[in-house]
Amino acid sequence: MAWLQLKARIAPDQAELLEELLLEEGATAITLQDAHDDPVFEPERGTTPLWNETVLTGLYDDLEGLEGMLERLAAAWAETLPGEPCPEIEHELVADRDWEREWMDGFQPLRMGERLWIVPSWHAPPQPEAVNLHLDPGLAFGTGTHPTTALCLAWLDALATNGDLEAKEVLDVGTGSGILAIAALKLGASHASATDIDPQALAASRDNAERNGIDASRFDLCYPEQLTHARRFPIVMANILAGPLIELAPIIAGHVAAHGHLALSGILDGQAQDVIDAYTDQGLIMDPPCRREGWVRLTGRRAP
Ligand SMILES: C[S@@+](CC[C@H](N)C(=O)[O-])C[C@H]1O[C@@H](n2cnc3c(N)ncnc32)[C@H](O)[C@@H]1O
Repeated sequence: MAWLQLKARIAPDQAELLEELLLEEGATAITLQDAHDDPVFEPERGTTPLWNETVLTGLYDDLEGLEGMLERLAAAWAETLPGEPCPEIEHELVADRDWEREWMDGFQPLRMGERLWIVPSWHAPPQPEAVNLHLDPGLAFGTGTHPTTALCLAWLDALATNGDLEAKEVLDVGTGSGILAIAALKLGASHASATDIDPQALAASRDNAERNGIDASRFDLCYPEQLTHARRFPIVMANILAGPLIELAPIIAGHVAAHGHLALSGILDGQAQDVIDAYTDQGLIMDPPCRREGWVRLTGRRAP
């Protein structure tokens, strides 16, 4: 089966209107993408990420009605936003594809550090004797392909190699798919506590823990407000954006036990110093940043 695809480049604040109009014309699916793969992660500290131009795509199973559809779209646009030029709408016929299969093909096993592999749940591990983390991110963030996650996985692998993870309790703030907490458990940690504000992340983490044979008694998942502030952990990691990391510095730093290790990720290069300052103020001794593809991982320790 073929599909009629309509596509427009549009300012993000006009995308919602065009999306509505395309849906009114019977679109079966709508996709919004960053036109330049260049998101502005925090326009101001703590605000929602955005991008500068959106590519909006609508798919239709009716291949015949193109001309009438374009006329109606232009008329509805002019009526809603008089004087604002209607965006140019391109069209093409696209062959049917197995969209889910395409995404799965793009997520291949990844080696992280010395011993750890991230293996999509539908793949056989390339090195069965390695520490293999079987992962299906579902709708949650965290496949290991993003530099912010990869930086934390490399840190965990190095801690394990140095014997600093063995039989330790870890805390993972903003667990997403559970990837960091589960990696820590597979690399030798005794117990992981993980928090997320997103219920889908908590569900995906629970599924991934089961998939990896992690006994429920070794893995606690909860919303951040359910974690007792007074709990201390020898290993704490948080891969969330710089804004929340700074805002939550008293809480996150407060969870690091004496002699404990901390890793912070999700920080852009230019934001590193503000985050270092926030955690130094909380009594942590911070290391120089570790950088990858414009992202920074910060590590530190609490003095005895
Ligand atoms: C960038 S993802 C990281 C996922 C995973 N830990 C990784 O390293 O790939 C950030 C996660 O933090 C969660 N998050 C954002 N703000 C949070 C907060 N204040 N407390 C806990 N989780 C938060 C988001 O829902 C998201 O799942």
